[in-house]
Amino acid sequence: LISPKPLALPGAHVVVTGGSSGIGKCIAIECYKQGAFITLVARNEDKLLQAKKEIEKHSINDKQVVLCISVDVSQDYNQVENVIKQAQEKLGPVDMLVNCAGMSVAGKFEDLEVSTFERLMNLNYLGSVYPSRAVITTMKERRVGRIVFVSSQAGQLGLFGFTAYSSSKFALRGLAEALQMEVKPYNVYVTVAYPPDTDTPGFAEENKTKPLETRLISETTSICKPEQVAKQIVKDAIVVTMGLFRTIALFYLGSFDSIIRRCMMQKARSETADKTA
Ligand SMILES: NC(=O)C1=CN([C@@H]2O[C@H](COP(=O)(O)OP(=O)(O)OC[C@H]3O[C@@H](n4cnc5c(N)ncnc54)[C@H](OP(=O)(O)O)[C@@H]3O)[C@@H](O)[C@H]2O)C=CC1
Ligand SMILES: CCCCCCCCCCCCCCCC(=O)[C@@H](N)CO
Repeated sequence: LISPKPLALPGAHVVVTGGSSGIGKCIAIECYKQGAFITLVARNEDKLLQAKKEIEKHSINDKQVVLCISVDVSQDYNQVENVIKQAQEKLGPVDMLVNCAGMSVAGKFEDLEVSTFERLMNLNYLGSVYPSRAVITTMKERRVGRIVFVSSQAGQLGLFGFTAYSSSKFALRGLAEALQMEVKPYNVYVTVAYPPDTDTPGFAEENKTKPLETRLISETTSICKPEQVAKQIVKDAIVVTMGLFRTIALFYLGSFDSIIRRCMMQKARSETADKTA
């Protein structure tokens, strides 16, 4: 229930998937401005290099590095694991992972291809599972780490036109909450961001196929700037606080956390007993 010590970004290694565009790029800039070393992960190498140049304009010392690695985070776990290994060899263990690679395709349920459901689940959900799975062991061992999942307002509310997208973003919440319960005793903290519509290349792409109903719903709220959204996401990841729905679940989570601590202590005791036997 106690908030952790804020993560110190100066000198920290931050990996941002989807860091070559939109919200992810702005998250990378925000962390770089605060002294972090950055690994950008995305597919297109030209876009990665462009983003690297743009981020480097914001350096605050001459030691800072922006590393780019091209990989599809949605395809194969071993590829993603290798990329994380490469990043760790160059810039040290990952202090913070931001899972921002993702996309949206809007359309009525019967108009969406079945393959779109597969693609969005692979990218938005599994594309966040793989990098997280690749960093978690080291984070637990070091007792240091932050993992950020970028969901969406459409990851809290199922909305017209978002049957494929919303479900893939809802999945992140389940993943994040279950994972948080596992890793809290190791001082690793998991946050989920639920951004509204944000002015990015991805949003422009989404608008090309948006049904009228989805557009009208979207127009009831204003469009955010990616810099502003990124700032909030980074702040929430560094200074972990509790949202309203978590406060309601406080009692339950508190008692579950004590079960987990008890198991951890029991395991430690039986290991010492084994050693001394
Ligand atoms: N913009 C918005 O309105 C909102 C966006 N979000 C979420 O925020 C995240 C970022 O969105 P936004 O900034 O708009 O997106 P952009 O389309 O602008 O950027 C997406 C980034 O993800 C990378 N990416 C896409 N597919 C893959 C893949 N298979 N493997 C690795 N990298 C990949 C892209 O690079 P490349 O194509 O080269 O691989 C790019 O760097 C997404 O998860 C989105 O769902 C949430 C709420 C609102
Ligand atoms: C408690 C929850 C608050 C709910 C507020 C209701 C807002 C309704 C309008 C939301 C418009 C759709 C957002 C999708 C953003 C997105 O992820 C895509 N643009 C990605 O490209």
